[in-house]
Amino acid sequence: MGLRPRNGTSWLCGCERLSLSIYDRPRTPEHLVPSSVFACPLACATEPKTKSDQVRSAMSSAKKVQLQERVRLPRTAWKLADLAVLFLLLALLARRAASLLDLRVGGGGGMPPPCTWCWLAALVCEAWFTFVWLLNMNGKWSPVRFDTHPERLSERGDELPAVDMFVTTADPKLEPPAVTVNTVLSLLALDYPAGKLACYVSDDGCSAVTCYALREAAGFAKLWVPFCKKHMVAVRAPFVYFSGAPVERTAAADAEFQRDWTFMKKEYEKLVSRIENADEESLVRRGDGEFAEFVGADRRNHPTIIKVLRDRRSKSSEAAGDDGIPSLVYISREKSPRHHHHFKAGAMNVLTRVSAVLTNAPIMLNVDCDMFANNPQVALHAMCLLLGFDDESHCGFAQAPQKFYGALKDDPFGNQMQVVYEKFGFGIAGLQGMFYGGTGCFHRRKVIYGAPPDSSTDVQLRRVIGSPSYKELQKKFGTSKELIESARSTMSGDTVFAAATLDLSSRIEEAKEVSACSYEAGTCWGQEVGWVYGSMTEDVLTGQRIHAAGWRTVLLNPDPPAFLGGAPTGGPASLTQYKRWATGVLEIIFSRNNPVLLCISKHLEFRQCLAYHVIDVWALRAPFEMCYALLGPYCLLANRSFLPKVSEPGFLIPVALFLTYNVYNFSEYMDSRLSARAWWNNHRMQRIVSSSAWLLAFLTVVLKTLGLSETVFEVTRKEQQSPSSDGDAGAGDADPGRFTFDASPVFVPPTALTVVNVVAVAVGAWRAAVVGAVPGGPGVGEFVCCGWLVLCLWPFVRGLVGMGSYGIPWSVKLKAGLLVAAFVHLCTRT
Ligand SMILES: O=c1ccn([C@@H]2O[C@H](COP(=O)(O)OP(=O)(O)O[C@H]3O[C@H](CO)[C@@H](O)[C@H](O)[C@H]3O)[C@@H](O)[C@H]2O)c(=O)[nH]1
Ligand SMILES: [Mn+2]
Repeated sequence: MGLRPRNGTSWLCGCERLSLSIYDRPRTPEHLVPSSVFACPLACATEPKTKSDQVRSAMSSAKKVQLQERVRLPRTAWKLADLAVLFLLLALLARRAASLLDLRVGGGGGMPPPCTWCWLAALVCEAWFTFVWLLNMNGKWSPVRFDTHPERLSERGDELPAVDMFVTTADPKLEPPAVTVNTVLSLLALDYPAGKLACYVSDDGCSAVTCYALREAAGFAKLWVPFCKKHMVAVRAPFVYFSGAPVERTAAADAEFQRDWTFMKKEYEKLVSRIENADEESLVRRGDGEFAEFVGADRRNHPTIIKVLRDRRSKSSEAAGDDGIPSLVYISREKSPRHHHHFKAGAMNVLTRVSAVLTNAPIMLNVDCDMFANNPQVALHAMCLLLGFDDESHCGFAQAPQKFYGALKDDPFGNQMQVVYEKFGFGIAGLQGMFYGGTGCFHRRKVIYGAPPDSSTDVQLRRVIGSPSYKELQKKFGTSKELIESARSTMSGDTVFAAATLDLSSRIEEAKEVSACSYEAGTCWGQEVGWVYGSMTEDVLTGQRIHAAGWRTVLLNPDPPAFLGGAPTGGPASLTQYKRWATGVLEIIFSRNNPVLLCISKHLEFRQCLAYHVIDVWALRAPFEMCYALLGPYCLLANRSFLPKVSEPGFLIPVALFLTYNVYNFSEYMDSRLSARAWWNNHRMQRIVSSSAWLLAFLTVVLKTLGLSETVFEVTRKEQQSPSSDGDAGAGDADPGRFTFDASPVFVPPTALTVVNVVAVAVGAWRAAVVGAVPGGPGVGEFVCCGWLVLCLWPFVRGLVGMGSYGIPWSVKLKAGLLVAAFVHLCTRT
């Protein structure tokens, strides 16, 4: 693929309006001065250079201004606390092991032996908890932050690389097209030279409505993008922007701005109503045949549909002058029941190939359909990281943390993950680097193609052998000539300023060829090339492969946050998502891409490998945590004990551990400026998720490994939440933070666990009152365990008596009841 002759001006459109600190300023009319007075970070002033000059200047980075800084974050006090908890865990283990040995030799000083197998089970579980604690400690031990300085990009005089932006959507019902449209608009309006951006939307739902919505959005973008750039709009997803009043956004009434604002708001409302009123049937039957390809298309069985909704390269758009709006392409890849489509990973691979034959940008950004760009300068911040290291191997990709808009107050479903990112995210950023999170990530195309970093020995070896032959490339990338050519230039780093010579529409046939569902057969796609198949969490797996190739990666954390997405609310949606994640990561553990193997045989660093285990073992934690959670009720029902008595000196160890651990966790929430309520919600959700989603994920993967079932990607429902964070998202819901239920099997184990604990506390209390304490019987420890668990499972206690979606369905109660009966029978049999 050749390079387009540069015409200099077309890549600079709109960027003269960029200014970095503008969002912090009060929006008074004097701040709406012609923006050219602000320094442009995009090197607009530099004269166009020859191609080789540009390549050289982008590649050589010696003695250049620093675009990024890696800042170590001190955490001495936390490290001491880490060690304190570890010490207590080890003391608990030692004490337990000692008393078990004691029991064996002589019955522990005349006392009747407590339940030996309970103590043994407890020992195994506690050993596991210690292991998990060590994994976490490793992950959080040495955090770093990356500061980015996009205002310095202009000083460097480098050309910015082109970026292909990918959006995936899979179901117009669960993911309303208006949501996708907002995401796309926020991307089209990024502060970046429009000629270097192209947006590709993959629609696994094969929906004419989605296609229509995007076509309408492309039209709307012609108004929206200039408006955003003219008035330096801070958040460029229209639904967020128009949720506030214009007066709040300008300190003084600026007549022109007011006029523009009102006009744009009207236009946006019209757009939304067109999208919401569009229906599949009438669209496909339209006389002009624009959506004829969707006639009779079954989402599981249809040929590829590609529509170029906006083409910057077409003759007509060139003639019309540069309007600063990037290209937009709609793709619904071919599906057939005979070929596995590999869910999101499959969609990402098709996007990668289609964009390779169309625009072949060296950088690729991918976001989920509900994740809009919240910071219009995000691409510039990302470039600080991608171009800012002397050795590019330090930044294989730049991942922004998943943050949420319209998030419910105090995180009732424990899925906003703020503390996880602040503690663990920054922590792994200090190891080999941030995990790939599936959305909000800037990738290098060549890294996705499986290229190792330049410094690694593989490359030196390749240099000796010479560049790969056409045959080798064909084996890797498939038979498309265009794709092989573009991949060759990508791998050799030649496409810093990639641009196709022809307009996009003239390459549709090539694009269709590479999106066929049989294209990948016999190639490396889904293995060594592209997004990796074989796990529901294709993101973790793909990121792991990149780390295993020897790349380091960075955390992209600008202020304001780079992207915002939606977090599921309600019991069923949250637990389904947790179950999918836990299933996916366990699939990785059981596969040949297991991090331990990659650590031994490839370049995955040891501590990074341990860090991957923090999430990879989610589902494996379930059986241990369930066992431990059942020990308390077992002892109360069977009149046994698994913890030391108050009178014994060993009693202080679990007490100190319980207190220290909870104070530690609580302080983490305080440190992240969250509420006590948020801490409690997350604490209890941890118990709920572990006994429901993780446990079912564990069983699912066991069944899959035995060949008895398949794992399926269940798409999360997205609602257009109100962007205010006052906790009343999901209007219409009486109490959106309250736990809801459905008949799904995930609710059976926690329901049973709740009932078992309530019954155990009742039986234990009754026995203590009537019979009094018996030696070897339960003590304070067992009661506290059960009581605490009942508090954690309180949403289920309420669910037992709740009505409608707030109540646990009878089918679930019945199944849980059978489990409880079996357990009680087991406990009281002896
Ligand atoms: O067959 C499919 C299934 C899903 N998707 C898309 O994948 C994205 C993520 O799906 P979602 O239901 O929103 O899942 P989440 O759990 O919210 O996603 C998180 O977890 C996933 C891995 O489980 C990652 O892929 C995502 O990037 C990450 O945001 C969405 O854009 C979907 O449209 C497809 O394109 N095709
Ligand atoms: Mn999502």
